[in-house]
Amino acid sequence: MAGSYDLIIIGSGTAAMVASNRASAAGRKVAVTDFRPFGGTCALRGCDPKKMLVTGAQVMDDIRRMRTRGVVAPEARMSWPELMAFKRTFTAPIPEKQARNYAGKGIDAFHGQARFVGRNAVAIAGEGVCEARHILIAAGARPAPLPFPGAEHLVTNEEFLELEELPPRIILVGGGYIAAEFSHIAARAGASVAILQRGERLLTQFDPELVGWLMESFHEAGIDVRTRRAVVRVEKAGHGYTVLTRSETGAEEAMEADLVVHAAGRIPDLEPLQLDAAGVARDERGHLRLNAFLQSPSNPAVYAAGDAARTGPPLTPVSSHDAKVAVRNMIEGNQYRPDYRGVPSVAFTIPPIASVGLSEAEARQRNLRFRLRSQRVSGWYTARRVAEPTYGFKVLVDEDTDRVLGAHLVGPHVDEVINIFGLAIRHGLTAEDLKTTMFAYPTGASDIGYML
Ligand SMILES: Cc1cc2nc3c(=O)[nH]c(=O)nc-3n(C[C@H](O)[C@H](O)[C@H](O)COP(=O)(O)OP(=O)(O)OC[C@H]3O[C@@H](n4cnc5c(N)ncnc54)[C@H](O)[C@@H]3O)c2cc1C
Ligand SMILES: NC(=O)c1ccc[n+]([C@@H]2O[C@H](COP(=O)([O-])OP(=O)(O)OC[C@H]3O[C@@H](n4cnc5c(N)ncnc54)[C@H](O)[C@@H]3O)[C@@H](O)[C@H]2O)c1
Repeated sequence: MAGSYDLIIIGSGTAAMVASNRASAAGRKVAVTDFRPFGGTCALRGCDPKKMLVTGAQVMDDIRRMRTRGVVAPEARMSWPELMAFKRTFTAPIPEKQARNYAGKGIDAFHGQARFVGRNAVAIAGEGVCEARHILIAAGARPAPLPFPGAEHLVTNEEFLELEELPPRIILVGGGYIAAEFSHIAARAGASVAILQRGERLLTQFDPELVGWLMESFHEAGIDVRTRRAVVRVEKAGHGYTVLTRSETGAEEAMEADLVVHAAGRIPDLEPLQLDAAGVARDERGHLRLNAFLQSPSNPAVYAAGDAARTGPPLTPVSSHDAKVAVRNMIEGNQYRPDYRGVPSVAFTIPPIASVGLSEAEARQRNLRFRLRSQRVSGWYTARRVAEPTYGFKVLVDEDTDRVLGAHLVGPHVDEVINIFGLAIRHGLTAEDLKTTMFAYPTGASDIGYML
């Protein structure tokens, strides 16, 4: 028997860290467990290492755009091993730092895979069985299974972000965030990159018109984007792989690559948990069935947060928000519901694309009365001073209340500017509030008044 707790948390990512800190600060006896190094996806295998690689890629693109505009850098190239070493300066210390954080707060931290063995009991591999009044499922997500033969040859985000050398020819299967971001990094680092997207366009989470404008930067970077393209199978061929693809018309084409990357979606990582042993029910999609308080109705001892819960978009700030909500409900009784209004999202391409609030299609579906301003503004100073032609926006404002309903941006600095629109949406600010705010000039935010 490994112990008896107020709260056992399965996972050690963002949701787990926030939940464990909050519960322990409230005087609860807490345990966490993870079969991987402590830190979770965002810090070790996702957002943070990825964005450090984007830093290098951004500099390469800055140099390209500023050549003949005052920057002379004939030898500029990216050293992948050095960039990875830079990334590890951040990622390597994290597991130990987290272990110290847990120890310092009296939280028991185990290294082992967890599975339910009862309604209030979890077996941790190598440790034994723990019992708890509450159990939080913060187990995150894993790459979705792929339907074609040879899928086992694909590497995941985790392996891509640990590559010691960048192979010369890379194919990304899928067309969402990971394909968009990794393709921009790899292309700037010198690889020849192709994206195979089953759907009709990339980045379906973002405004179609703005994604259209962004596609120019994919082409500029030499990324070969194939849409409406299914993978038939992947075979090993010498040191590399042959990827057989089929277009909608049925035309087949074989493509060669040294590395094939899974970028085709992630699903909650629930299988190993053996939820049946705890009576925790799932819905028809296989996701956890949860009530409005992030609690399992079939086993009220169990709550969930973040990518594993999948009640909001699978993003880091959502994992953190869910964890706060779930822990408050455990401690104070079910009173708090997650509030996903105004969650901004960014794909860190070069330049980035960002979105918050309602899309144009959603606003039309809801029959809202809104005014829409949309423009490609390559000629605005913000774009011209960094020689970046991709810059544009689409902003929706409610006609009756003047409140901002949605904002969609592509171009320089939009990864920061989107947060101001997020603030407006979450706290009900009006277009007039934003227009009468003085933003430092010249910054990306100083364009906001002209977008409304
Ligand atoms: C490549 C990539 C880039 C991303 N970039 C961004 C970004 O820029 N911005 C953003 O907002 N979001 C980004 N995301 C999404 C973000 O990383 C996730 O939404 C977030 O990390 C989820 O946090 P979590 O705590 O819910 O789960 P995780 O951080 O995934 O933590 C779950 C942990 O549980 C452990 N675990 C699973 N099952 C068990 C078990 N049975 N027993 C014990 N432990 C278990 C796992 O090992 C894992 O460490 C990115 C994701 C990826 C893959
Ligand atoms: N910047 C960020 O916030 C960020 C970055 C990376 C990942 N993430 C999170 O991680 C999750 C996973 O990212 P992702 O890019 O893997 O998923 P995604 O859901 O963003 O995109 C997956 C895409 O792959 C396509 N697809 C699915 N199966 C396919 C197949 N067999 N062949 C070709 N295409 C196929 C889908 O049509 C979809 O467009 C995202 O939902 C996101 O929330 C966020």
